[in-house]
Amino acid sequence: MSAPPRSASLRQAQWQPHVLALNAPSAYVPWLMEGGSLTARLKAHSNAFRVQCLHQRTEICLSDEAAVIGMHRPGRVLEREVLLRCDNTPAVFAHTVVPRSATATDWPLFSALGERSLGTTLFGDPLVRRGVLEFARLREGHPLARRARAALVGNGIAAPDAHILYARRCLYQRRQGTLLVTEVFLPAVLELIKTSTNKR
Ligand SMILES: C=C(O[C@@H]1C=C(C(=O)O)C=C[C@H]1O)C(=O)O
Repeated sequence: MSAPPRSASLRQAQWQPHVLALNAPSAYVPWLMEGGSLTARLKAHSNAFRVQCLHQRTEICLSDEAAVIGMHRPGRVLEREVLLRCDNTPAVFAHTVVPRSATATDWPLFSALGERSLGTTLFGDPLVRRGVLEFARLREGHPLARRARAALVGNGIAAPDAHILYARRCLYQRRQGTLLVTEVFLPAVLELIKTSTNKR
């Protein structure tokens, strides 16, 4: 079978369960490997944490998401994209998809989250089951890398010089519903310093 055209390979990511396979700079590894809520970690590394909701609307999921969330082919999802800001600096671009077939019983709080952190509704809910983390290097052509860059530019912030962005994703399940969270770490995350005044 012939290899996909180069443009296709730039748009796709190879998601894998081993963070070391990414050969990411070592400073990214603790962020990629965070086993608890990323919101909590970001709060512990800033004095002011904010979720900037870019949109939450019906979209067609990405081609490399469909199978993960239980869809035979890319289909309609409720898509939420946010910038997670630490002391007003965007540190993470996050992209979450929930199949439109999910019901409010599955994810009772998701549709009305607004600028509340999704993490606060996932962690601590005994019905939520969290899957394993997967990791990927996103080249500039990947849809999420493009959207992360566009979100920064749309907020008057220069897009990162880095040609690769490092990302992780995790599948959550609750009752009959699935929810896939993908977190793209912006280079600014490496500038965050743990503040002694913040609690985890
Ligand atoms: C899953 C979490 O929620 C965070 C908050 C998100 C949001 O509000 O959309 C998305 C991704 C996460 O980084 C978490 O805090 O770990």
